[in-house]
Amino acid sequence: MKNLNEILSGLSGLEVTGSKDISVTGVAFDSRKVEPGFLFVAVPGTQVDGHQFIDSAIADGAVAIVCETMPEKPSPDVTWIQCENSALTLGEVASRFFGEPSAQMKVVGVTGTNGKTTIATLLYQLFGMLGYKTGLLSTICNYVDDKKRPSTHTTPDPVQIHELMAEMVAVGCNYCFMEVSSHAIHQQRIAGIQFDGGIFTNLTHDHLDYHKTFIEYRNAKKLFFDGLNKGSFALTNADDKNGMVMLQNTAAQKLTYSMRSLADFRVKVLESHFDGMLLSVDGTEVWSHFVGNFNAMNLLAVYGTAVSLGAEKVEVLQQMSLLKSVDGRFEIIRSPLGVFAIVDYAHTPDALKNVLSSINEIRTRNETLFTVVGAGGDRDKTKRPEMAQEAASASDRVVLTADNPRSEDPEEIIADMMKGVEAHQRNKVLAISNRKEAIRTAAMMARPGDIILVAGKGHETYQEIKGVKHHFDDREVIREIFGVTGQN
Ligand SMILES: CC(=O)N[C@H]1[C@@H](OP(=O)(O)OP(=O)(O)OC[C@H]2O[C@@H](n3ccc(=O)[nH]c3=O)[C@H](O)[C@@H]2O)O[C@H](CO)[C@@H](O)[C@@H]1O[C@H](C)C(=O)N[C@@H](C)C(=O)N[C@H](CCC(=O)O)C(=O)O
Ligand SMILES: Nc1ncnc2c1ncn2[C@@H]1O[C@H](COP(=O)(O)OP(=O)(O)OP(=O)(O)O)[C@@H](O)[C@H]1O
Ligand SMILES: N[C@H](CCC[C@H](N)C(=O)O)C(=O)O
Ligand SMILES: [Mg+2]
Repeated sequence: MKNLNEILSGLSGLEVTGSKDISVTGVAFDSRKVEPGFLFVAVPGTQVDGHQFIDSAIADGAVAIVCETMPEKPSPDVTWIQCENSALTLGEVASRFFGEPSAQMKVVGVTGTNGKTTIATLLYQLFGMLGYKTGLLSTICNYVDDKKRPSTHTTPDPVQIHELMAEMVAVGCNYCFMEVSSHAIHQQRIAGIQFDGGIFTNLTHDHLDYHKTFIEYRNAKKLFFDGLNKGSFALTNADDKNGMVMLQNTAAQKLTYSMRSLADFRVKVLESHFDGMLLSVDGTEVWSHFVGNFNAMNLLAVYGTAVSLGAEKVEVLQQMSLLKSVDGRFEIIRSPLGVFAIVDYAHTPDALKNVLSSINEIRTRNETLFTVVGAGGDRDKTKRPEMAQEAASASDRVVLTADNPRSEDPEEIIADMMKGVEAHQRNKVLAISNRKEAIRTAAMMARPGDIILVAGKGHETYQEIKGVKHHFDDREVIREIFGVTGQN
């Protein structure tokens, strides 16, 4: 419970009608979650306008309303707070309501098309190993120290963010690492968070259903860095052509990491194997359990961030070889006959390209590389042919299948993907929309030593078909088909 005065003090651009000296018991931007004593924030959304639900929020007991437009006959029973941008105000009031938790920890956000979960999760692991209590907000799972909290989004909504951060502060967390999606930046979900640092991974094709153009997508990512304060740091990938663009207008300390050019933090891959890589990080040799140049860059971003936060270089390098792989990212399952399956969350053209080129660099080429992959429904359609093109160019055999079709017909998604397969590649591509059958078919064709990449769903334990989530786990399916149990 907080006094409305306390929640609003210091916030500018608000026009308040009614008493500020009232108690607020909670904050909601969804009228269905309003309880007596709540502050309701009416947000114009992508589907409907939250202003439509103000009456319903008042009927359910809201005592104060934040809105951009006042109703014609505002109820005199509640306090009205008119603002210019209610999504922004939502983040600010949520932060105030929960005691501004982000100001009481070091908070670092990770943005970019691929690598966010990997980097945020490894930072969470690393700072735990360095002896700190740490929080994590990520696609796979949220953590308050070692307590798991379910995750529904890559970046949660502002009420969840500040509530989880308040829990982190309450148990003594010193750090919070979080993924910052482009949707979240655009929708102001990160408003009210005081960041101590930001990391940019890379920018490639994804989410053009939402952002419409690549430039708009890039500008959304850049807004995160534009909003960082002096005193924080902005660590960017100097090897990505948009890396420096992110830093153009930031007040934060500018830092770079790179494999190819001069930068504040450098990495070289000295040896690559299926069970790990030998790296040179800032001139020191480190063994890591990860595979692929892209993971060398992820590890370098982790190192650069830890050092920028004040950790000792030597200590960080020592712990880096103990970092464990991230759920559903390059997870290897071997069959008793020696077929090698790799489950990976590559769901963009660039991720597929990277993971396939990493496999191709390591393998001997005597074996056959199969790729089983689909593309999500109700998401960016233009990435579908590109994903199939990447799979067909870098694999010996491809089985196109369903990912999460959501409301779409999986056969039509596969037909969209097929458009990216060139005529001379057609004979190596099969289409089997049932994902389990697709994996089984690849497994039946594979001989000992062959490699099957099963891409797109990684850690996911469901398949969403026509609005219903059915239990489905690529790793379980592979183990069942291989006749193996548990960790293999
Ligand atoms: C398209 C999109 O991103 N939508 C997000 C957005 O909802 P919205 O603003 O569009 O909601 P809306 O349905 O138009 O409703 C407008 C307002 O009316 C309110 N309302 C609505 C109905 C009602 O009865 N009462 C009521 O008050 C809603 O609570 C909302 O405040 O804001 C909500 C709260 O933050 C999100 O939960 C919701 O995520 C939807 C479910 C979603 O699927 N999002 C995905 C695409 C997403 O966010 N993905 C990113 C990126 C993933 C990646 O990079 O890989 C992520 O961060 O997860
Ligand atoms: N630095 C990177 N560059 C390119 N591809 C990467 C990189 N890191 C990971 N990948 C690929 O992208 C996949 C997804 O990685 P990860 O989950 O870390 O990304 P993400 O940015 O969190 O994705 P999402 O947008 O779904 O939250 C991995 O399984 C891998 O194939
Ligand atoms: N956060 C991403 C995840 C995609 C994962 C893939 N399995 C799919 O369902 O498309 C999205 O919502 O676009
Ligand atoms: Mg993620």
